[in-house]
Parts: sequence; structure tokens; C-alpha cells
Amino acid sequence: MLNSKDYKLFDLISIPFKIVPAQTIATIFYMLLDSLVPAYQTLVIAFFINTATDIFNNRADFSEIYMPIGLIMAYLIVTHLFPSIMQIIETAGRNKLNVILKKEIVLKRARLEYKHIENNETWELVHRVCEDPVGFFMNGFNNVLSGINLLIGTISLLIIVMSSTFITGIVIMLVSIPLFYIAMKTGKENYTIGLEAQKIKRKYTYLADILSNRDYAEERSLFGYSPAISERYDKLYEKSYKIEKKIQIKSFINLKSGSIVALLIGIVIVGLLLPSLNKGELSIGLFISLVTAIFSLVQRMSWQLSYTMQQHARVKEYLKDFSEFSKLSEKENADDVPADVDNFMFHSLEFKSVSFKYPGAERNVLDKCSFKLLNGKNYAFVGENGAGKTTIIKLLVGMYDEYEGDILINDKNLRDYSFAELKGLISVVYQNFSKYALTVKDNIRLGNILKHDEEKINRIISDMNLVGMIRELEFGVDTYIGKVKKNSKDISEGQWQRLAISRLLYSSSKINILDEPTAALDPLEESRLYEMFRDINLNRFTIYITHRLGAAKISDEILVVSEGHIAEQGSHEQLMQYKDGIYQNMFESQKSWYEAESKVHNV
Ligand SMILES: Nc1ncnc2c1ncn2[C@@H]1O[C@H](COP(=O)(O)OP(=O)(O)OP(=O)(O)O)[C@@H](O)[C@H]1O
Repeated sequence: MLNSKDYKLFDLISIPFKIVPAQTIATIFYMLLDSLVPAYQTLVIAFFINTATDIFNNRADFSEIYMPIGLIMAYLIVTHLFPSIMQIIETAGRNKLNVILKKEIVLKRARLEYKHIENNETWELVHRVCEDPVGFFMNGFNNVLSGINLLIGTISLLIIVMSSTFITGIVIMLVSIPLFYIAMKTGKENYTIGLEAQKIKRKYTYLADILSNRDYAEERSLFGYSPAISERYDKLYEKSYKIEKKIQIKSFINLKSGSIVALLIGIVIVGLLLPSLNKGELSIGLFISLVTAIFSLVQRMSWQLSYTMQQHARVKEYLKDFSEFSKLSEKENADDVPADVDNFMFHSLEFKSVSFKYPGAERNVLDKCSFKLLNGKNYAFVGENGAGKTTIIKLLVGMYDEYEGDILINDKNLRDYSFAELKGLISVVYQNFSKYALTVKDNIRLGNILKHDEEKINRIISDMNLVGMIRELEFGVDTYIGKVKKNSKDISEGQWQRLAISRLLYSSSKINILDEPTAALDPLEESRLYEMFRDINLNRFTIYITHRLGAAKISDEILVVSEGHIAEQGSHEQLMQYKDGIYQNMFESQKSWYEAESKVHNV
């Protein structure tokens, strides 16, 4: 349903029609009925007044009044009963639209290529589109219908007026043009100014989050930055409030001046109708009902039109964003579950002269990067911050595929593996690993959602030294952790890290990567955790990524990444042989971190 294309106003009707056809037809039918109400009301009231006058003057029988009364009753039913029925129908439609359209959008979002997630502009676009898509679609749909309603209502009244006095009809039409123009201009202007207010609103909402969210509580109290942030919040709030006030005042002035103009025009039109009444071209009934209808028509033209045009400008902008969102490229088979790779025998991983630059960037982050890793050994990638270590992993897991050179797993090109196979083959614990506010067990199970192996979970819990922590939890492994649920229990950062690593252990992946999930730990803790991981994971091929060398020492081979390529490769002892080598220099400068530990042990 969500195709990549330019979405037009017509789609605001065709999409709901595909999802909720009955409700859409009912709404359109009601809109058509409602649009004829002003003309119907005019004719029926004229009919009633004329009949009543005839009865009063003994020109008609009393029973003739039943017909106009019946027609007035029908009018009352349509205008009073139908809106409530339509509200119920609309709510049902909105719910279904919510489920289906939102699901489509969430899936599209999940399938997006990773570059769109890392790019600020596209991520902002995704946020704008996904904020309230159903609301926008419903508003857009209703707005298109109310535009059509207004048009039909106006034309039908004009026909009635023109069939009695042609010239008055022409005057009303001429008057409508400037009113229409003003309404459109105000609508567009208000929308553009509103966008600026929205941007500021997003900023101050974020500051409000810093001031109140639990996640910032420790640093809030530690750094005492609340007054300063609060001041910034106030300034932004004030700025956005001023913009919104400006919009309101402008709309008010336009509305009121439009209403006054409309009123004056109404009086002129009534004046124009008087000679026709005098000459008998207009019946008294039609005159009275036309006067009422004309006043309501010019009022509608002045405010309802302005509102509809303002909404129209908003919806058009949203559709532009929506079209752009729909065209964002997707990762092929992104939502496939990891393939079963139990029978896959890993033997090598190779980068052959791989060069890569991030979309929109000038500089190559990886520059003719080559290395070959073999099964049976553990490897560590080390290097300064920003050397390109994580980028190597991003290419390996298929997040980006616009690179030069070749990446081979078991001598087969990475591009020839399906995304599902790659997901099955490779597991990574990232530096900013996720913390799921689920139970302890589910936090581990997410590593391999297709298989449930209670025994394996228990083994991992024991290997990762989590038994003590779990014993203290009220419901053991079935206790909810994190800060979301009322009865959930929060755990320490180190325990979260162990859970993230447990998730990797629970997966059946053949290539395991620890991309500094230990960055929050001190160097010695990191060393210990990596050692523990190596001991319980002896048979699985593992790559450690770190810029701290204590942890790298436990690997069979170390690859030093510098300026986007492998500058040195070998065991710790071999690399220490290079006089003035990068590794040797790094090791010398970090030695003191680990010496403290050995002294403690020697005491
Ligand atoms: N999405 C991105 N868009 C543009 N440039 C990026 C992006 N991600 C990373 N970079 C740049 O690529 C370079 C390599 O980053 P990378 O994260 O691979 O380094 P790293 O060696 O893992 O560093 P660290 O040890 O700090 O994690 C850095 O200069 C970084 O600024």
C-alpha cells in the first residue's frame, strides 16, 4: 500500500478507501448530502413561508402545510442526527486506519537503509512523518471533503440566487474571489510561520525532558545544570509563544476583517435583492430564506474557507514529506528473520582493499583496508578514536554496501549472502547496546528469537556470573528490569553489559564481535570481562574491538587500525618488537592503567 511515489491530494481519499471502503463511502455520501443542505434549507424554508402566507391569506388549504413541515423535519434529522452517527463511523474508520497505516509506516521505517538513520536530515524527516500519520491523513481527508462541501454548497446557493436575480449572483461571485485569495494567503503564511514554531517546540521539549526525565537525574544533581537549562527552556518557550501569538492575532484580524467585509457585502446583496422583491420576481418566502442563506454563505466564505485553506497548506506540506519518506531507499529483505546457520562451517573473513566514505562525506573513512582473519584464532582491532574500527563492522554486517573492494566470508562475496544469512552468521554487541525493559530471560532470548533453549539460558547466566544478581530479584529470571514498569527492578550498568553479552552468547552466530560494549568500564574491568568472555567462548570465532590495549593482549592476533587501514598486524609480542610502532606507543602510554592492578595483586 505504501508505494514510493509522489502522494497527491487524491491519495488522501484513495488510501482510506482501500483500507476502510464502507466508512469512506459513508463519509463521502454524508459530505455530499451536507453540501446540499444550505440550498435545501433555503428552498424548504421559502416553501414553508410561502405556504404559510397562502394559508393565512386563505389562498391554500391548511393540509398543504404538512409537506413543507415534513421537508423541514427531514432537514432537522440530517443536520442533527447524522453528525453523531458519522462520528461513530469515523471513530471506527480511524481505528482501522490507525492499525493498518501505522503498521505500514513502522515497517517502512524498520526497512530503511542504515544511512538514513545516521543522516540527520532524513532522520528528522522520518520523525516528522511518523509523528502522527493517521491524524494527518484523517485531517487531510476531512479537509478535502470540507473543501468540496464548501464548493458544492456555494455553487448550489449561487444557482438559486442566480435563477432569481442573475446580477446578484454575479456580485457574490466577484466578492468571493478576493475573500478566497485572502484565505489562501493567510493559510499558507500561517503554516510557514507555524513550522518555525514547531522547530523551536521540539528543542524546548527536549530541554524539558532533560529537566524531568529519570535518565538524567544523576547528572542533573551532579552538575547542577538545571537552572541554566531552565533559563534556555524559558527563552525558547517565549520565542515559540510569541510566534504562535503572532499567528493567532493575524488569523483573528483576518477573520474579523473578513467577517466585517462579509457582513457589509451581505447587506449590499440584500439591498440588491429588494427591487426584485418589489417587482414580484422573488416571493417573500424565497427572499427571507435567501437573505439568511446569503449571510451564512458569506460568513462561511470568510472563516471556513480560510481555515480550510490553512489546513490545505499544512496537508500539502505533509504530503511532500510523506512522498519523500516513501521514496527513501530500503534495505532489501530487511525484515527477514536471521537464517538458520547451524550447518555453516566458518573458516575465513577477508577485506580486500576496501574503501568507503559515509554518504555525503568528502573523506574516505576506510582507505584500501585489507586483512584476512582465520577460524581458530581470536582477533582484536585496536586504534585511536575515529580510526575506523566500528565502520569495518558496519560494512561487515551489511549496514552499508556502497564500498569499493571486496569483503569475503569463506571466500564468498558478502554481497552474495542474503541479509538473513548475514544476520544469522554475525552477532555484535555494540558500544551503545540496547537495554530492554523486559524480563531478564527475554533480554537474553532476544539473541535468538527462533529457538527457546532453557538449558542454554541457564548455562549462560552461570557463565556470565549473573546468578547472584538473579537470586536477589523477586521473580528470578522472570523479573522485569529497567525503569519502565511499576514493579520492575533497575540493574547496574555492568549487569546490563553482561546481559547484552549473554544475548550474543545465546545466538547461534559464527562470527562474534564485541565492539567496546565495555567502554563505560574502567580498563581493568574491561580486561577482566574480555578474559571471561574468551574463557567461556573458546570455540567461537570472536573479534574484540577496543582502543584499550589491556583487553587486546588476550587475543591471538591484533590488528592496528589507523587512518582507515590496517597499519600493523601480529601478536602482542610481535607488535611490541616494532620500534616506535603505533601499537608499541599506545601500549607505553596506557601501561600505567594496568600497572596499578599488578601492584595490587603483588601486595
Ligand atoms: N554516520 C557517519 N557519517 C559520517 N561520518 C561518520 C559516521 N560514523 C562515523 N563517522 C566518521 O568515521 C570515522 C571513523 O569512525 P568509527 O566509528 O569507525 O571509528 P572508531 O575507530 O570505531 O572510533 P571509536 O574508538 O571512537 O569508536 C570518524 O572520523 C567518524 O567521525
